[in-house]
Amino acid sequence: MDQRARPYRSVLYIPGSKDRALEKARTLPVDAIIFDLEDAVAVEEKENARDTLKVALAAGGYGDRVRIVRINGLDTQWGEADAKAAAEMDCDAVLLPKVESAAQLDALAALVGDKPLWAMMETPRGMLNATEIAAYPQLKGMVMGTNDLAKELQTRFRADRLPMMAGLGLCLLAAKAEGVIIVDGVYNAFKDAEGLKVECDQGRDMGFDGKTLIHPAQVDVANEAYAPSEAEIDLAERQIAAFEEVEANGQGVAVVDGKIVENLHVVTAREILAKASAIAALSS
Ligand SMILES: CC(C)(COP(=O)(O)OP(=O)(O)OC[C@H]1O[C@@H](n2cnc3c(N)ncnc32)[C@H](O)[C@@H]1OP(=O)(O)O)[C@@H](O)C(=O)NCCC(=O)NCCSC(=O)C[C@H](O)C(=O)O
Ligand SMILES: [Mg+2]
Repeated sequence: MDQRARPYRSVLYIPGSKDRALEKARTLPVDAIIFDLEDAVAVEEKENARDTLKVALAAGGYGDRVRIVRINGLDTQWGEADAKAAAEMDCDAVLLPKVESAAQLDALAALVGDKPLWAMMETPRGMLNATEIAAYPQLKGMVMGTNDLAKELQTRFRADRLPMMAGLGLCLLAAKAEGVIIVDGVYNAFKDAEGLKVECDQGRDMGFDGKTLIHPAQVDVANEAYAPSEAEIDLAERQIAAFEEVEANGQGVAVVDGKIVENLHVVTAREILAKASAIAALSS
């Protein structure tokens, strides 16, 4: 499947140390899983988590879900061993935390070979260097780390995420310029479905491909917010039909619901339909 069309609506973190969660994820309707060896795993469990995760991935059962392993930073005592272990795991990508430069991705690539790389974007320097990080040839995806970013920026929590906007925007621009996937940060209050929905809608409006999640209760909200709605699908179909009709008559502009439709709108309309088909293919 084309990387841009593949759904990343819901990307669930699972602590690599928790057998029950590793098992449960095989049944959850998520588009991707981040198997975490970093912040979700206590220091005393770091070594065991590596082995637990290796066994779980080898056992399989994760179906179409994209399997991403988040290792500890290469400047920590676990990072290098994590990277070497991840290189041998049955996973689709390796995710490096707190990426601030292409040189850090070089160091990771030297340990994991040609496995696709993903980058956590979660420090001010990372935001400022988002362009070179997104352009790294082996990089396939970026994940916003909004908890670490809030810590580094010393911001206060706001429902509108105003203090985050500069960083989110820089990473979005870089990801879109290079055609890599970019998913939004987590919503910590995992029992607050309404707040999650507001943040998912905001992220979707901004252009994120999906939302990282920390609990199964968040999955349905993200899947719905990041899927094309019935209204969007209907409009896309009508835009394509109207444009094809005027084009056949040698014209370049159609009007649908009182708004112009040009070639560029048709490109977006086709992307919406492709995303809807890709989601339908996953669920069938
Ligand atoms: C937040 C939690 C600690 C809550 O756990 P728990 O109290 O066990 O929740 P529940 O009892 O409600 O769980 C119900 C069932 O769901 C399973 N479960 C829970 N969480 C997950 C999960 N993430 N994936 C799969 N399955 C999960 C439980 O096992 C229960 O199953 P069952 O026995 O069948 O009923 C916990 O949810 C948790 O640890 N979440 C992950 C936290 C995490 O990953 N944190 C790190 C990522 S966030 C981050 O670091 C982002 C970034 O770096 C940044 O800076 O922002
Ligand atoms: Mg983080």
